[in-house]
Amino acid sequence: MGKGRRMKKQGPPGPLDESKISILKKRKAAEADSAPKVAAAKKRRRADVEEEVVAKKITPKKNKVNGVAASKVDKKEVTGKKKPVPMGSDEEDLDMEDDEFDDLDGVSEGSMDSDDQVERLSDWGYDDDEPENDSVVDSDEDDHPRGTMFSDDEDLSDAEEKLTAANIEGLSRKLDAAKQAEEEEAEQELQEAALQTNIAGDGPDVFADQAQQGLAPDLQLLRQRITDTIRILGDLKTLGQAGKSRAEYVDLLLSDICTYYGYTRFLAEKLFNLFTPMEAFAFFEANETPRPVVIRTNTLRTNRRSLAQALINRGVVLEPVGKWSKVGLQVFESPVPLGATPEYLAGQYILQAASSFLPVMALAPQPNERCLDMAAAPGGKTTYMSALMRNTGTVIANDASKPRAKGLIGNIHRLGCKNTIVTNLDARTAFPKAMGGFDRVLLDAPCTGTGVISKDPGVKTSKDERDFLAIPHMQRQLLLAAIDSVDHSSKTGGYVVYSTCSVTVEENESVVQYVLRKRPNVKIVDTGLGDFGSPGFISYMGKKFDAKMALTRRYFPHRENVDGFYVCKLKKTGPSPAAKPADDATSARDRRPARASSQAASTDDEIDKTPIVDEDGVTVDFEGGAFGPFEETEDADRIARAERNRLRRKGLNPKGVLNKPKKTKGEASSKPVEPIQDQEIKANATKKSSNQGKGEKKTVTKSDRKEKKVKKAAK
Ligand SMILES: C[S@@+](CC[C@H](N)C(=O)[O-])C[C@H]1O[C@@H](n2cnc3c(N)ncnc32)[C@H](O)[C@@H]1O
Repeated sequence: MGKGRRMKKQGPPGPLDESKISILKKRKAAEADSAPKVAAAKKRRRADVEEEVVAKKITPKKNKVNGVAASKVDKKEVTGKKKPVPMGSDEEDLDMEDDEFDDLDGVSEGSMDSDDQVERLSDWGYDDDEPENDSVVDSDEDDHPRGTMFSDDEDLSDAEEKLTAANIEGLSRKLDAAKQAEEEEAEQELQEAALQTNIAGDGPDVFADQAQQGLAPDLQLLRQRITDTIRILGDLKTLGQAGKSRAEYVDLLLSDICTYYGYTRFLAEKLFNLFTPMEAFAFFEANETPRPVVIRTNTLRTNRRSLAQALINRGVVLEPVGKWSKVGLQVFESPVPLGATPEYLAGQYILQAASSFLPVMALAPQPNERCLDMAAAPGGKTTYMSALMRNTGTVIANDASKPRAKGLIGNIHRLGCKNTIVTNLDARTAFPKAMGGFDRVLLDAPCTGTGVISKDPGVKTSKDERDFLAIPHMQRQLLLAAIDSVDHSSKTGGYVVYSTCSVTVEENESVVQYVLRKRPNVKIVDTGLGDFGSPGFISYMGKKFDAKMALTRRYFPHRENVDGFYVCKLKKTGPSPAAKPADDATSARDRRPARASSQAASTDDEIDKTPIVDEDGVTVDFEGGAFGPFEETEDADRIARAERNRLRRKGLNPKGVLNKPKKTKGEASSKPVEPIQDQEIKANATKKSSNQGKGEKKTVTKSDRKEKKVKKAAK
């Protein structure tokens, strides 16, 4: 079985509408025949007879076979003239060769009329005069329907037509390449199916293959055995060998996955457990190919239509990222480095992974609000927030890493965000102490990066059990601080969005579940991202989560063809109570917004005494309950426990190991993991951390290394 087309079909955002492209290709051919007529046609609502004839000639494709055949015909009609040049950028690896974003299985089956042929630009949502934030609202407020994103009434000038035609050529090449790849894949699937038929009825002896394998694995055989084992696991009764258990097959499959894709056993198992074996295979496969290159239009400087035209003029082949975004453009080919075009330098766009748009769309910051981006560098999301707020209100963009904060400042300047202030604080302890009372807070948390393995394959081997203890620990701290920094009585907001570019449950649902327990004054609300993505887990490996966890969204490379991502939106329903003076490091108090703080006469005045009620309106009694600041000891105990279990699993005696002079048991529990900040720096220095991977290229600077040395010396 090759990379399953079924998996590939699972819903990439905004697939190309093949029928429209084919029609445009046909139309281009028709244009060649009747150029004068076309040149005369300036309005897009043309319905002249000739066009209708062209439209009728083009029968919409009903199935793949037809699609492929038609594509071949099209290829003859529109021959690619320019050789695609690989793109380059200073922000992102822009290797486009194995772009998977062009799954065209969602071909329109409806018949196309002539209007369809001339509405290309408006179908692309190029009518961006309407500000994007008109369509970004809080989804738990029922009376805010999302605005119309795409205009039907647009003129298409000759110049635009030419530009579009040039772009269409590129898109056609892309389409044809995709078709060819699909054909090859189908062929491979057929061959594999034939192989499987030969052995059907009596499952393949995958264990015998294993014995035969020498030191250097034959990758072809290995892949075959992976697919065989997956098939056997799908019908163990019929295909399984006598005396072999499911566990043995899973064990073999995991070893093969580790060898074939290069993961540590620990991580392979963690990721494998998220899916069925078949889907896990699709996930591992998707991690081997880059996601599509996407740029976000900076609406503070331009609109998507103008930007698209400017880039098409430079020979860039692009297309809107999907109907879910009004500002994203997917780039297929570019003869120029996307990080060095005049438009880029003028701040008209930023290279940003599609999934990176989602947390900001869920946050839906409104003009004139006061928002916090807790972990902001390099600023893809901050600058989007600023744009949605139309440069009004205030965005506090914080990052604990100084070198990264510098990059953040660079992006803020380039994109012309004037409502943004950069701070360089450890958000776990600085907020809400330094500043609080925000209308909205985004916590795009540092994470292990298991969602961006295609960008950072180092994750496959660099993340171990300790990371999956330390990083969620930090995420819990950060999320509590985020909640405590929000003004629950904000007239327009009171929201926190938590996101990671990781797909593990420990960093996502488990973190949210933890804060729900610690902060009964928040509830999960709908992200407003619609059906795009999959619901969060409500249970996992025997662990039950809040039923509303299904409102959180998960994104996977193999399902949506975006980086793996998690988005959760929380609404603060009541104030966080005042912290005891000693707790001020992680103060659990709603601080009044700075604009009102001068009026706060005393600390006591700052404490909001409004009773906290649950969903049924019943006052929640926190006496002796879990409510309060982050409990370092409790979390340390949890980590120490996990560490002991880890050692036991390795066959080591935790007492012996943890009682060694250099690392006493006491130390293990009070300081169970490397300080997070150090981990961040380590991650930066080794280039293996994933948390920065979402669209912006990571660089290890001299000052990174210097900072690391200073930290070490301080330790
Ligand atoms: C996933 S990245 C943020 C990406 C950013 N939101 C964007 O879209 O461009 C996580 C960031 O968290 C920062 N970070 C790590 N620990 C932190 C802490 N304790 N307080 C604040 N920021 C922290 C890292 O320096 C890193 O830049």
